[in-house]
Amino acid sequence: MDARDLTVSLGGTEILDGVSLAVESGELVGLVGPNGAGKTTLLRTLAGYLTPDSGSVRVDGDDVHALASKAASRRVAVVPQSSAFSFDFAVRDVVAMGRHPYRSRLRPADDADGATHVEDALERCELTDLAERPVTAVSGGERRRVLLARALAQDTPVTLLDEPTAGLDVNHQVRTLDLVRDLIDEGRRAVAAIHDLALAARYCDRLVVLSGGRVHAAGPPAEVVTRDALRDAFDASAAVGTDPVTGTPSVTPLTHPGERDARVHVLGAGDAAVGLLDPLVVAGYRVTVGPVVDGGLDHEAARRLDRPAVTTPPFGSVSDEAFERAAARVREADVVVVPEGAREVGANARLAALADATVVVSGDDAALREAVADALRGRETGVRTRTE
Ligand SMILES: Nc1ncnc2c1ncn2[C@@H]1O[C@H](COP(=O)(O)OP(=O)(O)OP(=O)(O)O)[C@@H](O)[C@H]1O
Repeated sequence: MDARDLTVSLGGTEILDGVSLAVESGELVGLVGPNGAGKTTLLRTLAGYLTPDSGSVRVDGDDVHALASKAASRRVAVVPQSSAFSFDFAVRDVVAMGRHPYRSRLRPADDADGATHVEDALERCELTDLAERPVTAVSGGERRRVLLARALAQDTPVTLLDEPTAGLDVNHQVRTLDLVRDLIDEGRRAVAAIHDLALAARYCDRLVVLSGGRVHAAGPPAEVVTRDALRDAFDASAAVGTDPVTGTPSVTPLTHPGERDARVHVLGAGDAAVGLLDPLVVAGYRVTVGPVVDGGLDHEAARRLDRPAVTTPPFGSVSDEAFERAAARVREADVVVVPEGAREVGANARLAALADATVVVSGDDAALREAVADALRGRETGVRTRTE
């Protein structure tokens, strides 16, 4: 599928502005972006339901918007976001609706293997036991699987999924995306709007970040899911790391940072600074940390929060070079935070002695922020502060 330069207006408002997106065989593209970004509008345009003001959508060379509706439905299947049904058709009959583009009243034999597709789709979506049940009498999560099965039965090269995991329990979220992944690995193509960034990063080959109706970023998940991209596209503050189990990006949303100009340096140790960095970053301080052990928990916390860290190798005293780099950070900091348990660790005592103002903290986030604010106030009036 190759969508080029799509511009779409609804109700006189431009919703998509020059959006291009290509999906190769064997590729799952995740569409991510804030509410109202235009994801559903884009999927509806890719499906041929909405006609763009300009631009085109081609599947294997055919312009989707120029095809008759059945021909378009033989190329693109849609799993919509809403799963409300107003008729009590049996689950099997709803799934069989996926065969509609292959059926003809004049030549009913044309869809000879339709029943096989339907049974296969029911089985793959774990719906065989529910096949006779009215679709109005299955749970919301099961209904979403019915819509997926209907799209599967449609047997198209391209599948578009609008929030396929919304409303599913964790088990079915993963099973649904595993199933979508299987389809992709069989050579199909799919575009899926997925709100959960970690799931999108885990399952998709590429992500397209849509924001304000434009493509904000596109590429492999590890390149696209970054702290800066999340701030720019979602106006969100988040810690981004690597999930130790899946090896794909993990995302921890944070409270929106405030705006403060002061520099705060946190002295580290093994894990002494973990838990101190986030509240300070959220409070809007320009936070640095170190010396921390290279690859240790303090270092990882700094990395996820995208804060500069002075590192020192494990198993050894702090090198002169690391000391000097940390000392430079300490000297330029307005306040230096010393984690209670790390006061005497490594070079911390020597570094703290170089600071304009130090606070030794143990307590909770609020106590930490209060101590730092107090120290800053003290510094402004020229008083050397030491808060315990
Ligand atoms: N028929 C319409 N007329 C006018 N504006 C519309 C219409 N349909 C959607 N919009 C607007 O278009 C924008 C994009 O909506 P869309 O549903 O595509 O976003 P989305 O990224 O899927 O959002 P969400 O994540 O909340 O589902 C929104 O601001 C929405 O209010």
